[in-house]
Amino acid sequence: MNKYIERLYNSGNKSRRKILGLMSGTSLDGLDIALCDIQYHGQQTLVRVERFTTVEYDVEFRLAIQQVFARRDVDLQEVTLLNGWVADCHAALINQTLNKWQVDPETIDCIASHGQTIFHCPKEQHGLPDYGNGTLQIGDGDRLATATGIITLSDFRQKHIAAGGEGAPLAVYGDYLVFGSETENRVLLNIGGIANFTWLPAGQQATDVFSTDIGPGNTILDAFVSKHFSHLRYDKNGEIAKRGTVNEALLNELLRFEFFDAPVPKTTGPEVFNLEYLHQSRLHSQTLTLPTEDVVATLTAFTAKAIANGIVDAVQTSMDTTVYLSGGGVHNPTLTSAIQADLPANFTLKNLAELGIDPDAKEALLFAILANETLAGSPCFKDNRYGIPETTMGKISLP
Ligand SMILES: Nc1ncnc2c1ncn2[C@@H]1O[C@H](COP(=O)(O)OP(=O)(O)OP(=O)(O)O)[C@@H](O)[C@H]1O
Ligand SMILES: CC(=O)N[C@H]1[C@@H]2OC[C@@H](O2)[C@@H](O)[C@@H]1O[C@H](C)C(=O)O
Repeated sequence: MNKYIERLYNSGNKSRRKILGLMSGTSLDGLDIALCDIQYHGQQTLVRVERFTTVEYDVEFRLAIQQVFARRDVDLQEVTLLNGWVADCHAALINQTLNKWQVDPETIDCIASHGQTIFHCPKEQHGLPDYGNGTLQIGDGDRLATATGIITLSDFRQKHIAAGGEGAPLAVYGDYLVFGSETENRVLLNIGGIANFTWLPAGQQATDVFSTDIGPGNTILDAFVSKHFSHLRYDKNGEIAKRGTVNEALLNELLRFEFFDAPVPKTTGPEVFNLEYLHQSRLHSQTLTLPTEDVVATLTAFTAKAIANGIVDAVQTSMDTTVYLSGGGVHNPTLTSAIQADLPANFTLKNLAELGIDPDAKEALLFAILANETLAGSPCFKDNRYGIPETTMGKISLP
């Protein structure tokens, strides 16, 4: 038997695995690397993030991805080359990190790699009758496996689409297994480039659980701030927004978009929420001359309102509910205070750290959990009201 097939088989049979979860999100800020110790599978799953880091991308990496990111007019040769190059870069970052942590690659059962989304187009968005849902993540799994010597699971979103989903959000699969509670109604809110949440009503009825994108997180804010404040990539600690004044006309225009009224679950990305979206909204609200600080304040208020409205409209509960916050947005107090203020009194905002998980590590942990289910688990979400595909995900690459 091929020694890696044997290793895979043994990994699947063990009650405890070490999985290296990787996430590179829509913010293009860096590669999140989480070394996870995962015991059992399914609803018995117990996780511990043993080590976590975000290795910041250098300017060269970010610029290379930006050439093709969320764009329809790309050079196909560039996409083809980036598919392998991104994996090579990620492999180098993994090898450096394991070396720094003094972790022997032999002790790791597998890598679970999200790759880099470069385009996401659910059917609702592209509207082409002959095509279904589409999404593209680059960072080839074979290159990662070969360069690290570790079995690699990658390209998780294609199987979700094959099984009837939009390829996102996948958060529900991890949130349901790890963060559900018998007694507390929970919303797991992640604010990265795009914001999404999972609804976990107390008692863990798999039929009632769902996960959906809401709209922007930081994506428009980041793009606007880096364009107008050349030394910044984002509004650090929400300081610019705090100095500005929210413009109600622009805020209302930004919120007037059919995506916000569409039923859940739904997905979106920077293909829709980008500087052009902001420009059109400013044009229609006659706010093209607004001072930059007021635009940042208004974008922050927009993100907060879209998140609060998105949760309240979809969850429809008057019961006490705790919203556990993760993702980079957790570091922006202007944004988090606005979300709390926009939510009704029965919703309380808390940091995911209160459940023992680093809020920045959550998405990398998610991919480790998905890989764990593929190796050892079985699909859940039978008869789910929101049509969550009952499937496991990830392509397997041997070194
Ligand atoms: N100190 C801070 N102050 C304000 N914003 C911050 C701070 N730190 C991080 N952020 C925001 O968080 C973003 C990164 O978030 P995160 O890493 O969760 O996104 P992502 O995983 O790339 O996105 P997604 O989950 O949508 O794919 C940054 O681009 C920035 O907007
Ligand atoms: C296509 C894609 O990469 N989507 C990401 C993105 O970032 C946040 C949001 O949009 C979410 O739908 C998804 O990632 C998380 C990890 C998910 O699938 O749950």
